[in-house]
Amino acid sequence: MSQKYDYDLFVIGAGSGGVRASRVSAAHGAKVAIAEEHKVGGTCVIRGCVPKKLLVYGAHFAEDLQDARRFGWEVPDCRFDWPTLRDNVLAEVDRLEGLYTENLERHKVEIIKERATVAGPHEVKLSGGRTVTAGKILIATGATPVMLDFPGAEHGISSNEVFHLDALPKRILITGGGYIANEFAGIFHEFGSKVTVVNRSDTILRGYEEALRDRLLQISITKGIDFKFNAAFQKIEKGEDGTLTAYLTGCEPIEADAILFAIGRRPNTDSLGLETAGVELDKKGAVMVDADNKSSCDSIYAVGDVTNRVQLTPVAIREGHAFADTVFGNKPTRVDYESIPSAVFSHPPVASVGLTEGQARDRLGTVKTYQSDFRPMKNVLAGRNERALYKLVVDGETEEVVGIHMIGPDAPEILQAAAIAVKAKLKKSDFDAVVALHPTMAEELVLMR
Ligand SMILES: Cc1cc2nc3c(=O)[nH]c(=O)nc-3n(C[C@H](O)[C@H](O)[C@H](O)COP(=O)(O)OP(=O)(O)OC[C@H]3O[C@@H](n4cnc5c(N)ncnc54)[C@H](O)[C@@H]3O)c2cc1C
Ligand SMILES: NC(=O)c1ccc[n+]([C@@H]2O[C@H](COP(=O)([O-])OP(=O)(O)OC[C@H]3O[C@@H](n4cnc5c(N)ncnc54)[C@H](O)[C@@H]3O)[C@@H](O)[C@H]2O)c1
Repeated sequence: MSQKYDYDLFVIGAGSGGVRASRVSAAHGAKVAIAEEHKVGGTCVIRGCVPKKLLVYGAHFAEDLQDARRFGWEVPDCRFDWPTLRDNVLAEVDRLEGLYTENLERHKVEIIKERATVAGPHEVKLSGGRTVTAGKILIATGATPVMLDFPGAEHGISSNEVFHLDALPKRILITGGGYIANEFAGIFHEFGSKVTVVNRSDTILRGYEEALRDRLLQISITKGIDFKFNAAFQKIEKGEDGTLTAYLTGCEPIEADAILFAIGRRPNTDSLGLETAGVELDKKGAVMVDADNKSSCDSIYAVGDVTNRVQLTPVAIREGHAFADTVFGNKPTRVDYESIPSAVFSHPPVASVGLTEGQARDRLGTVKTYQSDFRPMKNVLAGRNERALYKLVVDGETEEVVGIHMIGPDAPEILQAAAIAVKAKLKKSDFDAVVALHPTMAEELVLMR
């Protein structure tokens, strides 16, 4: 494209957003380089969605093996071996890193395995010492775990380290009440660790439908996960045998072998040199962008977690793709942020799309809700006293289904398909018109009256 710069596009960060943006921009004919300071693939592939989901699968065997006996299988006493799962998961992550690398190379994207910082509107400085120029720079540096600051906080780990633990902690204390806290509480509990979740408020999974949050909490407590609410850290002490003792407001000290902080992720913009190009950041350090992902500097764009819009992989990917199509493909494209489905891979999982009942009541004239509270057939035979809950939120005037909220086995798998109906603005009568597929759990979606 242009001869004026070393590259048409320089992408900083080879995660979900950066990889998609560079690959599609290159396919549109741009000369592209991408810098990565850690591993190609970014958070999702290396230390997020993918290894997390593999641990969720691994964890679920605990219940499956137990339930199998009720289904006639003679299951010997089983022992879980953390190093085996950990190493298999890490090997799979390495394989995926290789695939991502090959994919970029196939699209003629130059991969630079160095830290990169902005040195001006068209200049990027590499940690190896080189400075290169580009017509456009894309910031796709993602986010980093927030850590707390109090005496002994350095003994805590984040989700970055949790995939690499030498040994399975017998007791783990998890701080936070969001996605990561609830997912890892489920994972470690199933592996046999004693799990305590410490939350500064009395609410878990803020933003999700209240009925689902209550159900997850009740099931988690019944399983044996301990919750300490309205508790804040004062200090952590490390004993000679490695035991960590957490001192918290409002409860007795808690001993643990590992303490995981899962209290949110902040945009990765520290020391990124963005001030050299006049790129404006918001109060949380996120790059402020317009609907076309452009920052306050005309030649610098940003996508994904670093913009702190919706911290989910499919959103970062869409933003990266829209950027590439708009800037290099002559095909202006914007991401539609309405009705983005999301899931928490807890035990059991939670999945949701559209408005909660509360949000609908704030925004719409009248609201109708439909609920199915049932014990999945498999749980009944297994003697597992765990109920699923599905809820439809419907606009009382138009009859449109504006929200679907589910907790129960395979809820994320079912919700992905159901989200199409919400996106397509289908009405409750459209759900009613569909004949049930029996016997399934998903049939409850078309049987609510
Ligand atoms: C434990 C965990 C589980 C998650 N599970 C899910 C899930 O189930 N579903 C889901 O949708 N989302 C999940 N997420 C969120 C998801 O991982 C992120 O939303 C997504 O990865 C964001 O993509 P990104 O491209 O913005 O950034 P990232 O994927 O974080 O990529 C940014 C990359 O930039 C690199 N980098 C940063 N600064 C520089 C620099 N100066 N120079 C060079 N390289 C740099 C980083 O090393 C990183 O590789 C999870 C996150 C975590 C932490
Ligand atoms: N299944 C998924 O899609 C998935 C899974 C994991 C992570 N993620 C993404 O990664 C992001 C980060 O996950 P997360 O679980 O760390 O964040 P989160 O935003 O989901 O939850 C943060 C929790 O920490 C609490 N908190 C915040 N500041 C605190 C403080 N100073 N002291 C004590 N508690 C505090 C909050 O009240 C909240 O309960 C998520 O927002 C999500 O977008 C997605």
